[in-house]
Amino acid sequence: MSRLNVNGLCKSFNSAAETISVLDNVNLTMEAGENLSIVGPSGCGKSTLLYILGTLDFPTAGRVEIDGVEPFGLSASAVAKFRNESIGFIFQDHHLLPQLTISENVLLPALASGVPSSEVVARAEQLIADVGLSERVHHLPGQLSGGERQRVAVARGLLHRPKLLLADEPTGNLDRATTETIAELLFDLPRREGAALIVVTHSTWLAEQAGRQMRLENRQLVEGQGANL
Ligand SMILES: Nc1ncnc2c1ncn2[C@@H]1O[C@H](COP(=O)(O)OP(=O)(O)OP(=O)(O)O)[C@@H](O)[C@H]1O
Repeated sequence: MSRLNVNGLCKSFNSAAETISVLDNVNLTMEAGENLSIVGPSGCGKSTLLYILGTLDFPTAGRVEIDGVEPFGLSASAVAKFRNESIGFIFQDHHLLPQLTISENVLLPALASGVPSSEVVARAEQLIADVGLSERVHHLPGQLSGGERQRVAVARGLLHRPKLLLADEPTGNLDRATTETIAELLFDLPRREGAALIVVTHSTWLAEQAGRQMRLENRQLVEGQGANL
């Protein structure tokens, strides 16, 4: 069973004056442990695609199957549960809560459903160690650098062992050296755990680090490698 199956995905937005078609017949299959980068010009629909794959928005047409589940056929509460259990997100601006410690931020996906089990707490500790921040667990996000905050976001995105990890411009505000550190974690940790990772980025360098590279062009996904990006 593939980790992700997208068939004939379409998305358009309606306004009073017109209908804007953003995605038209997007097809994609990914296996466990695979990582994929998607590039494309501003406004071509990259974030829209990630939001749909993350079940935060819905397609106008087409079929999406994540780890054997068709999320858009589920009730709203079942989709929310599925999203929380099966999908991880990493955003450009990390979305950490400033008043919570690093440890609490990593545990945030678990706190939504009550007091985390000792197993989940141990998992958070391990992930914080994996991203090299064990000394900073009691610090607040404001006490960390941008790159360190993004490492926390990587750890948090992985807490629930997601089947699908979605990263939208994860190194957008970072310098090259920090981008390299984040890239190492981003492409290594999910692969070790069998998550399928999709990274949307404007950085050609980051895109080229992914095992598989695609471009969103004319509302469709096309395979591209190196210079063809
Ligand atoms: N809710 C919405 N209503 C109407 N149009 C929308 C909506 N959301 C996105 N769009 C349009 O869809 C298109 C794709 O937007 P999207 O944010 O997916 O692009 P992107 O490739 O991620 O861009 P960037 O690289 O600049 O972040 C844009 O033209 C945008 O204006």
